[in-house]
Amino acid sequence: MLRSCAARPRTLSALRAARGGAPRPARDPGPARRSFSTEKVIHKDHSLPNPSWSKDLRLLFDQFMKKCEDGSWKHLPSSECKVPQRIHSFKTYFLDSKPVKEDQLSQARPFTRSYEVGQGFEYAMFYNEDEKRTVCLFQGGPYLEGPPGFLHGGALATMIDTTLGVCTISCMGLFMTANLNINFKSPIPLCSVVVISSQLDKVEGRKVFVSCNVRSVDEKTLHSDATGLFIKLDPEKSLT
Ligand SMILES: CCCCCCCCCCCC(=O)SCCNC(=O)CCNC(=O)[C@H](O)C(C)(C)COP(=O)(O)OP(=O)(O)OC[C@H]1O[C@@H](n2cnc3c(N)ncnc32)[C@H](O)[C@@H]1OP(=O)(O)O
Repeated sequence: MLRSCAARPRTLSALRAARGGAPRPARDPGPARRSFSTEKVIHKDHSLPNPSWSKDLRLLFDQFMKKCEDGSWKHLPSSECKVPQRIHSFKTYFLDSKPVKEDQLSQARPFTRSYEVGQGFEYAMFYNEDEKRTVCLFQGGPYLEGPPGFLHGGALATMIDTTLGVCTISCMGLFMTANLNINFKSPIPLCSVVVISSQLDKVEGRKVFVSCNVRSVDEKTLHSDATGLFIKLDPEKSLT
């Protein structure tokens, strides 16, 4: 299991104090702030094979699971399972009660995990800490159609954004996408499998620069390449 991607964040005032900043006067809590229960909720791990996976996806998954045997690569369970602390911290420190109503939030789920099995995003992620690389094995289902018979560019952008986001996992803190530049080189046939290979290129202060390419299973077709900039969230700054 990857070491936690963000050391357990201390309280905000402790963070500010550690910075030598005067603790900000307690903000009017306004309406009772949402308290997020931390009771253990067992989530289904969507990153494991299911009957909708093609032979290609299963073969690649098995190949990468084999690479995990010596510890160089790690299989990442689906996000709800792997970074509950990170998600909890995000909700606690950055999700102001204003923009999202309680009842709407209670129905929230990760976009890439909100389709019936096999119809949307089927994928598994693997991470190499030493090389700061993330690989995503992705099969886009029939509900992700763009041009007839091909994957929607926005669906690919979603998986690129998610895969590049995972590249920040070795950096301390919570990150959000500030910039994503994608070249679409060759359309992806719907329901086919592609490999998104990404890496962390450099870190400058709060800025993390990442990049990736998207290739067919036989590696002969370059479908896309992309760069991204992720910014570490600053607890001193409100997101909205
Ligand atoms: C949670 C676990 C879930 C785990 C599950 C994972 C789910 C996957 C989710 C994928 C990720 C997403 O989709 S995230 C959702 C999409 N992204 C968003 O909605 C973010 C919207 N934007 C923002 O909130 C803000 O712009 C931030 C937080 C990104 C940055 O704001 P900030 O913190 O005030 O930073 P700021 O001072 O403006 O900029 C800091 C430095 O970055 C530079 N900078 C800022 N933006 C840009 C930019 N677009 N292009 C170039 N450079 C930029 C500035 O010039 C500055 O450089 P210098 O002067 O220091 O040199």
